[in-house]
Parts: sequence; C-alpha cells; structure tokens
Amino acid sequence: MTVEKRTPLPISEAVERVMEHTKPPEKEWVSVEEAYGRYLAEDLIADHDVPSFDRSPYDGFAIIAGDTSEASRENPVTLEVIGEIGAGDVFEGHVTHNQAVRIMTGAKIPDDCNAVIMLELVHEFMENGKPYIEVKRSLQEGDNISFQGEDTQKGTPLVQKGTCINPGVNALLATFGYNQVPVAKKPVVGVVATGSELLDVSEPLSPGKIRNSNSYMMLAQIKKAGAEAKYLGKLQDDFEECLQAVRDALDEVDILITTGGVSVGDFDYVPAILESLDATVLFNKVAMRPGSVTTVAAVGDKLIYGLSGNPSACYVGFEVFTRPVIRHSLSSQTPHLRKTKAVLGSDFPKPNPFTRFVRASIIDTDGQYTAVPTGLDKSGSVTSLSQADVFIVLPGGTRGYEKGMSVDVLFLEDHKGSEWPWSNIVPSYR
Ligand SMILES: Nc1nc2c(c(=O)[nH]1)N[C@H]1C(S)=C(S)[C@@H](COP(=O)(O)OP(=O)(O)OC[C@H]3O[C@@H](n4cnc5c(N)ncnc54)[C@H](O)[C@@H]3O)O[C@H]1N2
Ligand code: MOO
Ligand SMILES: [Mg+2]
Repeated sequence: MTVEKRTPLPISEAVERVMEHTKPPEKEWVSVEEAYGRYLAEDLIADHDVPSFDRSPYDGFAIIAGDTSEASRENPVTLEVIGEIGAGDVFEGHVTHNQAVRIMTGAKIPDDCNAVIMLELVHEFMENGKPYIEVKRSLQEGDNISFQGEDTQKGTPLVQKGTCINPGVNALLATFGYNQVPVAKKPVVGVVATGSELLDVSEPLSPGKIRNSNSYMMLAQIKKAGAEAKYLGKLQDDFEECLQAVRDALDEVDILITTGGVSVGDFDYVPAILESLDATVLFNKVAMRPGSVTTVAAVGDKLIYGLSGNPSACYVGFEVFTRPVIRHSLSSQTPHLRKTKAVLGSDFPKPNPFTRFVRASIIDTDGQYTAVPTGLDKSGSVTSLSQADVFIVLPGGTRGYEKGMSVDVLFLEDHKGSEWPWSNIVPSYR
C-alpha cells in the first residue's frame, strides 16, 4: 500500500482559497437588548446631532453673558431669577437683561441665554419675595454650554458594519433610536469528533482512551468567533458511520468541522469521506505546524473543515482557516487574527521548513510586548492552549530563532481583527 503524497500549500495561499468560498453576509433584526456581542450588519450613521439641542453641563443659572461684563469680586452684578428648569423641561418664557433661569444639568438652554454659571459660584438671596443671584465674575458668550452637535453631527459615520457590538455601540444604538438592530445572521457551525479512542466527558478513563476535548474547545472557539455552535456528537472510526453522519450534518449546518481522522492512518477516513461526497478539496496539507494536515473542502455552497485530531493542531486550524470565514459572514472587514510585533521570550534553535505557530502568553511591559511560550510546543499538547493569548508566528526556513528577536504575533482574544495578516510575515534575524 502506498501512502498518499500531499503537497503543502503556503499558509497565505490556503487562507486565500477558503476566503474565495465565503458567502455574502445575511442580515436579521434583533432587539437592542439582545444586540450586545452581535455584529452590525449596516453602518451606523448619526441621523441627528448629539446633543440635539444646546444644554447645560452643570446645575446652575442660565444667563446672558453680556450682563456680567463688568462683574468682579468688588463689583458683583445682581440678576433676577425668573424661573427654573430641570432636565427634560423647556423654558417657555422670555429672558431679558439682568435676568437668569435656574437650570439643571442636561436641561435645554433657554433661547435668550448664552452662558451658564455653576450654583457654587453665585450668592443667592431673596428680596421682596423674589429670588436673585449675585455674580462676581465675568462670563463669555458660550461659557459652560454643551453645544448642539458637539459630540457628533448629523450625517457622521460612527460605527462600521461588521463591528462587534460592545457596550459603547449599544449606547449609540439606543441614542439613535434602534429599538431593533440590524445584525449579521450567525452562521451555524457543526462539530463532529471522530475517533474510537474518544470518551464522553462524563466517562471514566480506561486504557488507551482519552476524553473528547476538541469538541468542547471548538464549540467555544465557534461562539467566540461569533457563530452558532452545534455539537453533532462523536463517532467511532468507522467509514460508513462517519460518512452517514457527515451527510446528515451537512443538512443542518452552514459550515461543518470534523476533528481527527484527517491524516494518512489506516482509520483516518476523512479523505475518503470527502471523496465519496464528491467534495472539492481546496487543500489537504499546509506548510504550517501544528495543523499541517488541515484539510478544507467545498460541497455545494458549504465548507467542510477536516481539522486535525491533535488538540493544538485543531485549535490552530480553526483560528487560521475557520474564524475568518465566520467573521466574513458577520460582515467583518477585518476577519483575520490581529497581528502585532513582540519580543520572542525563548530560544527556538531548531530550524523548521514549515511556519510554526507557537502558543504563547503575552507580557506587556510599558507597551512593549514579550511573547512567552505556554507549555509543551507539540501538536498533541492540550495544556499549552489554556494560557495562550497569542500565536507567535515563526516563518519556516533554514535558521532557528533566538530569545529577544522581534517576531509577529497573532492575538487570540481580540475582536478588532486584521485585514490580511499574511503578507510581510518575514523571519527577522538579528
Ligand atoms: N505517517 C504519518 N503520520 C502522521 C502524519 C503524517 O503526515 N504521516 N501527520 C501527523 C500530524 S502532523 C498530525 S496533526 C496527526 C493528525 O492526525 P489526525 O487528524 O488523523 O487525527 P487522529 O489520528 O484521529 O488523532 C490524532 C491525535 O489526536 C487525538 N484526538 C483525536 N480526536 C480528539 C479529540 N476529539 N479530542 C482530543 N484528542 C483527540 C488522538 O487520540 C490522537 O492522539 O497525524 C500525525 N500522524
Ligand atoms: O498537523 Mo500536525 O499538527 O502538523 O503535527
Ligand atoms: Mg490519524
């Protein structure tokens, strides 16, 4: 029996191929209470000025600034207080010279007034049953006024579609009257685990068996990417059973992920399943480690990801190839992992022909990032994932890397994303 020979594709080319198979985003409406964490499906543009009227930023008195032009400690001016307004009220009367209106924070400035003086800065007194204030300083027109449109003006684009709705975006949605919010429909992503060695989480360990951890890892990755996760169970390494399960799964999901059985072993059935489904294999080998066996295929308008059974390889395969497809269908303009530079925290003396993704934790020292590998750097390692907040990217080549070098890192816990992180990833030898 000869083992199938696979040609490794450069990462950027492999990502390009999957991105060519993305579908246009679909829109749905959710209530503003449900919008947090969803992705905006339309640009949010201010349809009125904010604030929409001149208002007082203080509890104080609305006055005519010119009345105070001669005011000083020695020469205070006296103004008659002719009314009071709280936030939400509008002063309907007319204010003339040497008059003032008691005004609270957030209330609309009376039309005739053009400045506000804080309560603490005036002396209040009554004379003949009428309230007055004494002002000991001179104010300029516009002093202490929050002007209409000073926060934002009508027509200003505020939030781009594809943005993850954070609490600040929620505030804007409410400000502009979005009781219902247009958000990108979440694609449904199914997970099937294959492997006769797999136990359910609740089962006790027995010789040769391990618990199925990849499914639960990926359900979380899918949700984190913004999609709806559907667990479709774990399967024995049995070709017919797996083929039927994949066929059934395809009816239920937009994207299907299998884990395990994707390499060249006797019980690695994913390649044969893809063949039986007449799927178009986009690639079945990528010049990266872990995750070199990552396979992606298209069946009709759906993508099937054959991710490695090895936990770290599975994790990497998802973040590099599945996450951007999900984010694209959520309208994101920046669907890939965000890239930045960091100082390498350990030596990697052994050269590797494939680009390596090293799970690492980031330390921020006054804005200077250092990336320190977390645990065992092997494809089968599961413990190195829990502490990882970046992948260090070490391009393949003929030389190793030394502690202290500047390297690219990709953030795992970040919503901003990046447009295309795969150009300019170059080995940076000192
Ligand atoms: N002769 C060769 N052997 C292997 C090659 C190769 O090129 N030639 N590639 C190696 C690489 S690289 C990887 S990665 C793995 C890929 O393996 P598979 O995707 O076929 O996955 P399995 O064989 O089913 O399992 C691999 C490993 O992962 C464990 N596993 C599987 N499923 C789960 C799960 N749901 N949760 C946790 N752990 C899981 C499984 O027990 C195995 O230990 O192949 C290499 N071999
Ligand atoms: O796909 Mo493997 O992870 O390169 O070890
Ligand atoms: Mg295998």
